[in-house]
Amino acid sequence: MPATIISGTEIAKQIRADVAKEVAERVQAGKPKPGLATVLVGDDPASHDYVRSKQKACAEVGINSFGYELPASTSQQELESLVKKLNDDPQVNGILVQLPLPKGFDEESVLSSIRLEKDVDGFHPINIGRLAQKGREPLFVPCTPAGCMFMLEKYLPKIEGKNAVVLGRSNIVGMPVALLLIRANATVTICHSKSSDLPGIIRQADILVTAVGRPEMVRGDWIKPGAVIIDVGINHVDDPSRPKGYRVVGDVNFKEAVEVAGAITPVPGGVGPMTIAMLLKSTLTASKMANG
Ligand SMILES: Nc1nc2c(c(=O)[nH]1)N[C@@H](CN(C=O)c1ccc(C(=O)N[C@@H](CCC(=O)O)C(=O)O)cc1)CN2
Ligand SMILES: [Mg+2]
Repeated sequence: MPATIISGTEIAKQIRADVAKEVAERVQAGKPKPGLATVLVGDDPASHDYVRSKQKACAEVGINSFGYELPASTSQQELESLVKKLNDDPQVNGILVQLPLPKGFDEESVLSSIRLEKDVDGFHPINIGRLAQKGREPLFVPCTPAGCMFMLEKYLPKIEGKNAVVLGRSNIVGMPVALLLIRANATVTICHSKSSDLPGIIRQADILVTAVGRPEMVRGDWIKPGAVIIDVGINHVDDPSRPKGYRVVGDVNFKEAVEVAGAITPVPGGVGPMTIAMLLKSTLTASKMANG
């Protein structure tokens, strides 16, 4: 039987509706609208698209967004001064610095300059550090990993005791998702492009999260029958038959995997929409922390 398709688009729609309802109720009760500042440096077209999508999503749920676009020639000091100004602005509950920053910026220093209570992206070193420590709680969790867990928990209520394999070790996805799986009491293996015998490791996975950025790398015969697959990869593959000249595929060969897995997220329409939904949820949380 083919796998259940876990639709991020549908789950995200429900989260967005819940956020919109809660924002409307709070405004009705006299609370201020939540506010998100988006900071975009340089002219990377994909980053511009993502920030535009975030601003549109904010507008749809009643969150104010304040957009800041800076040229790639901006200095580190200018960027951090902007963040500090936003830290002190009571209308801004969340600050999002779109990543990656252009070459030459000290990303860690910029992320460290965000006030912890406004770090809705969850990338502040203290939030990440708390995520990695038993008994400590981060104020916010990075949006893509949070979205992965939300989808996983919806499909698989008991993660405890399962073998989870994370393919990829990036700061944005692989590492934090592995930490979240450990917190959910899974037995976690992190592997990556340099690991030997990837198929052998992945065949042990009851839960597989892929975030390696290699189009359709994971083949159907690498997958344990019945496994739950969360595919974070967003890869563009040349395809002259498509209007844009390319199609978007994940890190997993979907056609093959769908015949073996128990459940799988599609690409597009899986983890991507969840990233933005979780950002809206975190911005609402930040507003509640600031305004009661
Ligand atoms: N500050 C941050 N920077 C980045 C993050 C992040 O969470 N915070 N994540 C990614 C980019 N990203 C959001 O910023 C993002 C990526 C993809 C999608 C999405 O919905 N993708 C679609 C497919 C898009 C396509 O056709 O190319 C999907 O998966 O359906 C949303 C947000 C890096 N930077
Ligand atoms: Mg993503």
